[in-house]
Amino acid sequence: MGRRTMSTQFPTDRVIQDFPKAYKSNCTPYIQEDFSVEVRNALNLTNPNRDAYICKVIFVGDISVGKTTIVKRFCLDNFEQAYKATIGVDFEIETIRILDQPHNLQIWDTAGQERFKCISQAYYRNSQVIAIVFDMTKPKTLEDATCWLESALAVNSIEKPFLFLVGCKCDLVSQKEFEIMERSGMEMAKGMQAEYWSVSAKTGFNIHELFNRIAGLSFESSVKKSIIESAISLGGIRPSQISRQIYGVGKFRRADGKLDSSCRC
Ligand SMILES: Nc1nc2c(ncn2[C@@H]2O[C@H](COP(=O)(O)OP(=O)(O)OP(=O)(O)O)[C@@H](O)[C@H]2O)c(=O)[nH]1
Ligand SMILES: [Mg+2]
Repeated sequence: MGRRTMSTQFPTDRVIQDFPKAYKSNCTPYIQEDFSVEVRNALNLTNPNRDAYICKVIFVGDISVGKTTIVKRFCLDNFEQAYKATIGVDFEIETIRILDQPHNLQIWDTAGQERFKCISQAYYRNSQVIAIVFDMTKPKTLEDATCWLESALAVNSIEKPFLFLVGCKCDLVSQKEFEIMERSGMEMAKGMQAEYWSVSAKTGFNIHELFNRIAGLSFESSVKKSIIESAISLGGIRPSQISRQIYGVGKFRRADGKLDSSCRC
C-alpha cells in the first residue's frame, strides 16, 4: 500500500513540523525541546529551492540483532522474517521535510559478522549519527554495544556524533524481561552518553519515532553548522564565538527532572 501523501505528493509520514521527542526524557543527553530560534530564523531567510541538508547515519551492532530489519521497516514498511546476513554494507536514502526544508538521511546498514568488519568499518567515516543496535532477547549483544561504539568512534571524523542505543525485538520479550532489559539498556546508554530507544521492527513499535528523532536532531545541527559557516565566510567572526552562542550544552535529565551535571556532552 502506498504511503499517505499531502497535496504536494510528499508522504505525510515524512514531514516534521514539531521537534521530535526522545523516547524517555530521562535517558537522553539531548535535552533540547524545540527547534531553536536561530534555526527557525535562518530557515525563514533560506532559499526554498536550496539543496537538501544531508545526514549520514550508521547502524552497527552484533550479528542478527535487527539492524537491516529496522532500516527496511522504516524505508519500505515491510518485515522480513527470514534472516539474510548483510554482506559488508547496504545503503538507503530517505528524504524528510523538516520545517519545509528537505533533509536527506543517508542510512548505512552495516554487517554484524566479524569477517565483514574491515569492509564495513571503511564506511563508518563522517557519520553524524551512530545507532548501536542490540537484541532485547540476548543480553550479550547489549554487553557488546560498547565495543561497537569504540570501533565506530575510532574512525569517525565528526567531533560529536549523535549516539543512539537501540534495543530491538521488544515484541519477543515478556513484560518483566522488557523492563529488565530496558533498565540495563538505559544504564548502558547513560554510560555511553547515548539516547536510549526500545523498538520492534516486527510490529513497527517506535520505528518512525526513532528515525524522526534522528532526523530532527541532525537537521537542527546541520542548519546551525551552515549558520556558522556562512557567518565565518562573511568574515570578522571567530568560530568559537558563534558556537558558544548557538550550541547548547547537553546534559542528562535525571528521573527527578534535574540536570545531571556529571555528563560531559
Ligand atoms: N520478532 C522480531 N524479529 C526481528 C525483529 N527485528 C529483526 N528480527 C529478525 O531477526 C533476524 C535478524 O534480523 P536482521 O535485521 O537481518 O539482523 P542484522 O542485525 O541486520 O544482522 P547482520 O546483517 O548479520 O548483521 C531476522 O530473522 C529478522 O526477521 C523484531 O523486531 N522482532
Ligand atoms: Mg543486516
